Amino acid sequence: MDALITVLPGDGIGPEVAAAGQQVLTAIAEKYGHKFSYSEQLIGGAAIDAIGNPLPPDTVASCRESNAVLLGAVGGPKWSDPNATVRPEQGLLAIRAELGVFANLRPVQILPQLAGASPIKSERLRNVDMIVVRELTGGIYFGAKTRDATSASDLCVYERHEIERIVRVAANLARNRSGKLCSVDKANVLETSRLWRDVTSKLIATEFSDLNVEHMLVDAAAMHLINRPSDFDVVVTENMFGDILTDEASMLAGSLGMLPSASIGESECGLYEPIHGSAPDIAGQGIANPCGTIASAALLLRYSLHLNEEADAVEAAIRQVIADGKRTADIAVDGDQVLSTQAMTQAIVAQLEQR
Ligand SMILES: NC(=O)C1=CN([C@@H]2O[C@H](COP(=O)(O)OP(=O)(O)OC[C@H]3O[C@@H](n4cnc5c(N)ncnc54)[C@H](O)[C@@H]3O)[C@@H](O)[C@H]2O)C=CC1
Ligand SMILES: CC(C)CC(=O)C(=O)O
Ligand SMILES: [Mg+2]
Repeated sequence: MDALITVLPGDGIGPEVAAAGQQVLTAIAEKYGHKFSYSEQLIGGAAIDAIGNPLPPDTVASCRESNAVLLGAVGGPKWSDPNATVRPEQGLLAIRAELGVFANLRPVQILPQLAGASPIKSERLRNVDMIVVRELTGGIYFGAKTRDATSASDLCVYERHEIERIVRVAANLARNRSGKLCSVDKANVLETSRLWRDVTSKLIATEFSDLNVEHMLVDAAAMHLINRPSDFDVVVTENMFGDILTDEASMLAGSLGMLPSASIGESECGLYEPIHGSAPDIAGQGIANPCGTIASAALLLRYSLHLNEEADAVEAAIRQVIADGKRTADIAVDGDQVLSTQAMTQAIVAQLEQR
């Protein structure tokens, strides 16, 4: 098939991991006879430096014309002055809103060979396989903000329809998995969470009464995720809770660098990015773990291009390379040979070519 993919490298390690994802997509195109074209565009701090806007109109136009978007990460200390009027992260939030990708799917799977890289006891990691469905275009990240010298506020708003559509995505996923859904909120304190719980309960009762649904408060969820992670299957939650809980959940997998995400909505054009940020502490050293981005490229193949065999091949190649003992620094334990971002990517490409 022919596909146009917009690549948004962004900042810090963003360009390093986005290049890895693109390299794997190119290897897939060659192997399976597809024609993928790429349009590389500015976002985040790089776009602020170039034109003073974290989401240039050309970037939006390119994304809109594309079949899918692959993003690295944005942000960094250069643009993090609390008094800055324009910030890289605004570009990321804006492209999510522009594309209407309200559902951020964050699968958390554990490769058994990486159990030693996790700070959690290995026996607790057995049978962990969950997917967090994070609402992505509403809530406190998008609410009105104010600040003066002595006070500041961030408004958290959720509309009934925003809750219904994200819970519907999660419930449909749960139906095709174990039938278990956990909705995470803070309904003991927040009105938005009380609406969330009410809307969720009614939707489940009317459309998904076959599912086994549990409501959990976010503070307890943060604890249970570590204590009994294998009890979770599909988790649905609002924007900020999903952001925080998935960074926590990445420690089950051994590293923040391992987890991918797919952001989807009404249009076919999804946005695919690792769950991590721009990692300024390791940027430019060639040591970032590309697996989360490469696994995001697999999700791009599956959800936006409907190339399931190709997506499975990428995921299998990642698993095989890890099984062969290849590690980037973040997932290496004593005695492991440590590969650079580029060498790890090359190993995954070589694995794909052999299959
Ligand atoms: N989607 C995005 O573009 C996101 C951007 N950010 C931005 O990134 C910047 C840095 O934020 P941090 O809080 O430091 O979070 P971060 O996710 O960039 O890094 C947290 C820690 O994880 C490590 N890490 C992250 N990705 C890794 C990888 N692929 N391989 C190996 N190690 C990895 C980093 O080295 C760091 O020690 C901030 O400006 C923040 O706003 C943060 C999260 C998401
Ligand atoms: C940088 C933020 C806008 C969001 C974030 O941390 C994320 O989406 O993981
Ligand atoms: Mg985050």
